[in-house]
Amino acid sequence: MFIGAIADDLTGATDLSLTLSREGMKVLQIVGIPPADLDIGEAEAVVIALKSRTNPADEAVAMSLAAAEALRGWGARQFLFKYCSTFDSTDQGNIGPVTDALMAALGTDRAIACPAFPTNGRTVYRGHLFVGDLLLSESSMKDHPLTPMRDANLVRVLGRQSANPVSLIARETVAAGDAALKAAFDGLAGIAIVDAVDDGDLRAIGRAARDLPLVTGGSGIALGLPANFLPPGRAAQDAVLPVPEGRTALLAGSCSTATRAQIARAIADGVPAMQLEPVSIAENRVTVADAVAFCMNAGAGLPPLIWSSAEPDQVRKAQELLGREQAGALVEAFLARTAAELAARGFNRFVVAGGETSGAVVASLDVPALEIGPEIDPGVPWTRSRGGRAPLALALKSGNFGAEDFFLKAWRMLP
Ligand SMILES: Nc1ncnc2c1ncn2[C@@H]1O[C@H](COP(=O)(O)OP(=O)(O)O)[C@@H](O)[C@H]1O
Ligand SMILES: O=C(O)[C@@H](O)C(=O)COP(=O)(O)O
Repeated sequence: MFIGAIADDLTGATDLSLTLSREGMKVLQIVGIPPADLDIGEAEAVVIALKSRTNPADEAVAMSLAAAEALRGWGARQFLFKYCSTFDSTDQGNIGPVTDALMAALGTDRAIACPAFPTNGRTVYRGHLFVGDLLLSESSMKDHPLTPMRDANLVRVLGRQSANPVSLIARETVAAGDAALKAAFDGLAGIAIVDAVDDGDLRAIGRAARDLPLVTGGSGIALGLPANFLPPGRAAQDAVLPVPEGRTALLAGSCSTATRAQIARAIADGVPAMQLEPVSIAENRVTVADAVAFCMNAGAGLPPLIWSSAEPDQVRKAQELLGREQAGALVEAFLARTAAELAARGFNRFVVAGGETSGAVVASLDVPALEIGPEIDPGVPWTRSRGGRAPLALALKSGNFGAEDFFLKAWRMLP
C-alpha cells in the first residue's frame, strides 16, 4: 500500500478517493477507524474517513493517531491528512493539532499544507485562501454554522492552531521548477503553507513531495502523488456502481450557499420536499416518523427531499436558542435516524448534502467501506457501500460542491 490517508470528514474522504482513483490508484475508503485485521485486498491507497473536523482537538488527535496506526500497519509509504479546501477549523483546531500529532507520530519535523482545489475555485496565493474571486474571509464560509472562517491568511490561521513554526512557500518557488521546490521542502522546519493557483502547481507540489512522510491539504494535493508510486501511464480506475433496484431519498443538512441553491432548484423542478427546523425537532413538533411517512408517501415520481438548510440569520437564531453544537447535532441525528428507518423500508440510494450530515447519516447505515463510482460533479462521486447489511448507493456531497441541478442530476445517473 502506498498512500495512507486520514480525512477529517466523510465527504472530504470521497472527494479525495475520487481524485486518487482518477489518478490511477486502487482505492479503498474505510468509514471510521478500522479493525486491525481488516483485509485491504489490493488497495494501493486507503482513505480512512473520520468525523473529527469539529470534535474537541484531543478527540480529533486520538482518532487521527489511531487511523495512522492502522495505515502504518498496512505498510503505508506516505501519509496524507485531508481537510477541507476551505480550511474549516477553529483557533482550537483541528488542522494544527492533528498535523502536529501526526508529525510526532511519524517522526518527522516537516509537513506541507495546501488546501487548493482550483477546479472548485479554491486557490492559495501568498498564503491567502480564495474561494472563487473572494478571500475566504469574505466568502460564505464566514457564516458556516460550525466553523466560521473569518481570516484568509492561512499562515496566521494555522499559526494559531499549531505548536510548530508555520511558514509560506510562495508561488514563485512552486513555479521555479521541481528542483527548487524540492529544495524548499528539504529545507523546511515545521509546516509550510504552499501556494497553488492551478492544477499544474498541484502536480509540481506532488512531484516535489515524493519523499515527505506527511502531506496535508485538500483533495487537490493528491493530484500529483499517485504518479510517484505507480508505473507510468496507469489509467484512471473503473468507476463501479450498479446497485439493486430501490428507492432514493435526498437529505440535506448543509447550510452552504451552494446547497441552498440546489434545494431551491430541486423544489422548483418538482421534488416533494419537507423542511426541518432545529427548534421544532427539539420541541418534538416534528418527528422522524413524520419524515419517514413523508418519504414513503412521496410516490414513484421524483425522489423526496428532507432538508434543514437555512440562511445564516435563521441558523444564528436556532443556535442562540439551542447552542451551536446542539442545533447541529439535533439535525444530524434526525437525518441519520430518518435514513436508517428509510433503509429498513426499501430505500437504498441516498444523496446527502453536507460533510457532518453525511458522516452522521452513513454512521447510522452500517457502511464499513465505500467503493468509488462515477463523478457527479467535481469532487463528488457516487459511491457503493462495501460490507454492511445491504448494498447502498451513496452520493455524499460536500456542502459547497456541485452545480445547481445536483440533486436530480445525481438521481438520474443511477440505472
Ligand atoms: N437550520 C439549521 N440551523 C442550525 N444548524 C443547522 C441547520 N441545518 C443544519 N444545521 C447543521 O449545520 C451543520 C452543517 O454542516 P455540514 O453538514 O458539514 O455541511 P457543510 O458541508 O456545508 O459544511 C450540521 O451540523 C447541521 O446539522
Ligand atoms: O475539500 C473540500 O472542500 C471537501 O472535500 C470537504 O471536505 C468539504 O467539507 P464539507 O463542506 O463539510 O462537506
